[in-house]
Amino acid sequence: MNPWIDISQPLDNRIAVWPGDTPFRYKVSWSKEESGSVNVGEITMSTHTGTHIDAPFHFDNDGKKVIELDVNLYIGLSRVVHLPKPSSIGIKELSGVELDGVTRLLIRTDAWADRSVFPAVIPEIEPELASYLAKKGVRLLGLDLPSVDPLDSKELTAHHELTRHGIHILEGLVLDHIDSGDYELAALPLSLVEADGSPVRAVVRRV
Ligand SMILES: N[C@@H](CC(=O)c1ccccc1NC=O)C(=O)O
Ligand SMILES: [Zn+2]
Ligand SMILES: [Zn+2]
Repeated sequence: MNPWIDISQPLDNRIAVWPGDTPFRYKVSWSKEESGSVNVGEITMSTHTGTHIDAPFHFDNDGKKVIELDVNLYIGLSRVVHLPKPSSIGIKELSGVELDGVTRLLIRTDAWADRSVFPAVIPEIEPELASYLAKKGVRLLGLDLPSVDPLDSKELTAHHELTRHGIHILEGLVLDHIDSGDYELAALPLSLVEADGSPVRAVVRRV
């Protein structure tokens, strides 16, 4: 049996966050010395830090929250496609890629090279890709990028189009060492009742 490979960003106090967003912090708020028995930690973070999923509520006040998302989307067969440093990702870029029967598509771009700093520009997902992928049966799109829209976008067109076509979003993957091919994926969100997004521990294993 092939081993599981971690494709998540490690969460520590140095992780790059969206400009102006809450810094990640972990601290022991009640130490073993203080409590007499245990270390108890406390985490402060944005729901969009590191490897995470977006719930539609992130960009739509009437959209689903994390707890309402179907867990089956985030576990199962996936296809990794390596498109090195594209300027954008559209139907043309994926035209040579077999996608029939692919439910979960992970795109490796290598475009966020230094993950210790937030990128200045990223390849964008062309909104037309949403209907193309939906017709192929894709329900989850994952990327090694912090967003599926340009970083300065206020409209978040790709987020909206993907959601309108039933495609869920997984961002901030680490795919540097993952070759194109088929994998089993697990990237479950936490059962956050009110949330617009959730960190995930994402892992793949070759099938
Ligand atoms: N859409 C991005 C996040 C995002 O837009 C964002 C995250 C944190 C703080 C501000 C953000 N956007 C707009 O200013 C994402 O899905 O992760
Ligand atoms: Zn996000
Ligand atoms: Zn997003």
